[in-house]
Amino acid sequence: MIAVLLFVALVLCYISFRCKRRRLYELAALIPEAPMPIPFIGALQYTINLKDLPYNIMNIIKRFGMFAIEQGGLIKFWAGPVLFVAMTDPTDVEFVLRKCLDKSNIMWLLQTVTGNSGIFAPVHIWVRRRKLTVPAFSPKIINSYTDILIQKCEKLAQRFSKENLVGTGTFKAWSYVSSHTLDTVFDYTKKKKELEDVVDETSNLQNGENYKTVRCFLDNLIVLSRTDDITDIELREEVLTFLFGGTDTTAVTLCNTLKLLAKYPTVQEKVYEEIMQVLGDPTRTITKDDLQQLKYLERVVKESLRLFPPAPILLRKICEETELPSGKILPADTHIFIGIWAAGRDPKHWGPDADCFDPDRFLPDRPTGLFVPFSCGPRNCIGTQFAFMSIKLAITALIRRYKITGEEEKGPAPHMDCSFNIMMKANDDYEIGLEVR
Ligand code: HEM
Repeated sequence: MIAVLLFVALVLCYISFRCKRRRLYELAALIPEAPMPIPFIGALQYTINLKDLPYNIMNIIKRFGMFAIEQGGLIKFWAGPVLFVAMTDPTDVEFVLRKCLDKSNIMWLLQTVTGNSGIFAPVHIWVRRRKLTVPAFSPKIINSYTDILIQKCEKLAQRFSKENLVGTGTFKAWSYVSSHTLDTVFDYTKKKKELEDVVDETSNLQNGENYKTVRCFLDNLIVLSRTDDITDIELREEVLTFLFGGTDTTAVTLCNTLKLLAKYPTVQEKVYEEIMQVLGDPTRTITKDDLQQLKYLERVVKESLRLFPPAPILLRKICEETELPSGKILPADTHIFIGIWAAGRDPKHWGPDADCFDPDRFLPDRPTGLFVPFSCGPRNCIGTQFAFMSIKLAITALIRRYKITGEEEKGPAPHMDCSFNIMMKANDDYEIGLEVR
C-alpha cells in the first residue's frame, strides 16, 4: 500500500514538474535534437566514465558542434532535466555573447576553485571586478611590459639549449612552455606547486611589504587595490583569475602554433624569413615596433587559434525567454553551449577548405567567418593584446635560433589528438624537436 502511494506521489510530482515547464518543452520541441544512445539521462551518459571524461567531452564538443552546423546553427540536447542548446550561427553567437552575460551554473565546480573572481562570477559581482582590472590592461601598461617579456622569451629559448634539448630528438614542450607563461603573467620564478604561497603572499603585499620584488599584473592589481576598497579575499580571487585565464591558455596557443610550424615547414620558413627581414641584423634585440611588422606571424597565430582554440566552447545561461537574430526563440533557463571550435570550421563561412591550415585566410582583403577564440562583448578576454604580444615574442625568440621539427603533416588539414581538461590541449604534451639554424 505504501509503495503504491509513493508511486502515485512521484507520478504527481513529475506531472506538476512537466506542467510548470510546459513553455520550456514547447519551445524546445521546435529545436532539432542531437541523437543520444540512451534517451532519458541525455548527455550525462558521457560523464559516467571518469577516466575518459576529458576525451569524451572533447568528442561531444566536436560532434555536437558539427551537428549544429548541419542543422543550420542550433541544436538541443538534454543533460537529465537541464536543457542545453549548442550554437554555431555567427549572428546568434555574437548576440548571445554581447547580451547574455550570465555564465552557466554548471561551472560551479570551477567557481569553487576561483571563488567570485571575474571570470565565473555572477554578473553583479563581475561588473565591479571588471572595472577594477581594466586599467591593468591598458595598451600603455601592456607596452611597458615589452622589455620584461623579451627577456623572458630569451630565457625560454636559452633554457632549451641549457637542458640539452636542442639537436637531441623530440621532447615534450608543455612543461617548459607552461612554466614560461606562468612566469610571464606573474613574473615569479616559483613553481606551480608553490602557487598557494604566491597567492597568500599577495595579501601581505597589499600592506606594502616586499612590494618592490613583485612586478607585472600582480603589481598593478596591488597598486589598484590600494586605491579601491578591495579585500584580501577579492585580491586572492583575482590573482586566481589571472592564473586560470591567462597562463595555460597562452601556453596552449604557443604550443599549438609550434606544433603546426613543425607540421608545415614551408610556413615555418616564411615565418623565419619575415623575422629576418624585419630584424635585419639576426643578433639585434627585437622591439615593439618590429613586433607590429610581423604580419605573417600574426596570421599564423590566428590560424592556430581558429583551428585549435584553447576554449573550444563557451557557456552562458539565459534567464528569460529570448528571441535570437535568426528568429529562433530560446526558453528561459536554457544553458547555451557556444561552439567556438565548430564555428571556426564551418565551411559555410570559412569555405570548403575550412579544416585546412592556411594563415593567409586572415589577409585583410579575405572574408572570414566567426573568429572569437577570445570571446566577444563585455565579458570578452581582457588579456587578448597581452596574449598576442607574449606569443609572438616567444615564437620569434625560438624561430630565429631553432628549426622546430617533428612529425610533418601529409595533407593541408592538421591532425592533433586533443582532450578537454578545462581547455583543449594535445594529448602528447606537445612533442617537438629543436635544431640549431
Ligand atoms: C591565447 C590566450 C588566451 C585565450 C585564448 C583566452 C581566452 C579567453 C576567453 C575565451 C575568455 C572568455 C570566457 C567566457 O566568455 O566565458 C577569457 C576571459 C578572460 N581572460 Fe583570457 N585568454 C587568453 C589569454 C589571457 C591572458 C594572457 C590574460 C591575462 C593576463 C587573460 C585574462 C582573462 C580574464 C581576466 C578573463 C575574464 C574576463 C571577464 O570575465 O571579464 N586571458 N579569456
